Amino acid sequence: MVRSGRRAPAGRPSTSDKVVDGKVSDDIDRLDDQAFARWLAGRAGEALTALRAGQGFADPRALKDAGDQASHELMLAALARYRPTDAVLSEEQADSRQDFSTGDRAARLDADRVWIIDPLDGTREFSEEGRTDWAVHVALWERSAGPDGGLTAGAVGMPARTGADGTPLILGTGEPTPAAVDGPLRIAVSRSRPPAFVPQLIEDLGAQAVPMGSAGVKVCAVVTGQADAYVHAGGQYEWDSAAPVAVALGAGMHASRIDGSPLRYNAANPRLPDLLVCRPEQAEQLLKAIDRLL
Ligand SMILES: Nc1ncnc2c1ncn2[C@@H]1O[C@H](COP(=O)(O)O)[C@@H](OP(=O)(O)O)[C@H]1O
Ligand SMILES: [Mg+2]
Repeated sequence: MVRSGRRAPAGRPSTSDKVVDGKVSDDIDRLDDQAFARWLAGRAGEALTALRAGQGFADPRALKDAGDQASHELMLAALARYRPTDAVLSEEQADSRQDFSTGDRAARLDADRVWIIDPLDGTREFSEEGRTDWAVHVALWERSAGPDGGLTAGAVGMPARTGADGTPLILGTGEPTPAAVDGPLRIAVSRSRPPAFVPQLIEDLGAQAVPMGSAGVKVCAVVTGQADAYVHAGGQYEWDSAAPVAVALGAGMHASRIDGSPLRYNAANPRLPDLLVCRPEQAEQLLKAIDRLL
């Protein structure tokens, strides 16, 4: 179960508190970790939406790079300001993909609290006009959450999609478990790099593939009941799945490696190349079917 380690202190901000983008900065400082994750995903999402509108889609490469950079910088500045003693693992850091198993040691490996962020997931889709399958990921890993630590907060923002209240959609760790849907199993897969075994898996299970961009969007499709499972293999990093997995676990979903072993975060090597997120009642069937194909 996902839990939050930092609680919001009581009290109201004074009128002299600095106002940051419509929110009083002291208010933000008082948010608990889960509310802060949601706030940060929202702020980064607003910046990305504005960038997309302002820059346009004529040069997709430039738009991808600008999106990655703008969101990363916004999030790092906010984390430095509001969570100054915590470590950060972001896709856009220079050494983000470095394996620290031997030799150098990253500061995050000795930290008790690490924010694992993907400033722009589904970068390819972000650069394609009209597509809404891209996301912002914010997760918190805490050492105290288990023998290998664990995820204690998470938010996945989908800035180009709107919720029931008309505002950009952000899923957190308190989403309800969706009702089961009759019919063939709907398996969300990467639209550009699906695992090689997926066509056979689909055939073996009489399932349907639902291709879409962004790991966060695919996990959220499971959490909201638009898909029954998300299967990935062949490459990914901790930031691609940390926040989505926190959201999925909070909604009572199954989340593991495709061999059924646990997903571990803040590891020396940030590669986390495969995962299965699904409705819990489908986990055994899916793990067995995948195992037969590996
Ligand atoms: N084989 C692979 N190796 C490394 N990263 C991969 C990968 N397949 C997917 N990913 C990453 O997982 C995220 C979701 O991918 P997809 O949309 O194809 O499902 C993307 O993150 P980014 O957009 O943050 O780079 C993508 O880069
Ligand atoms: Mg990503």
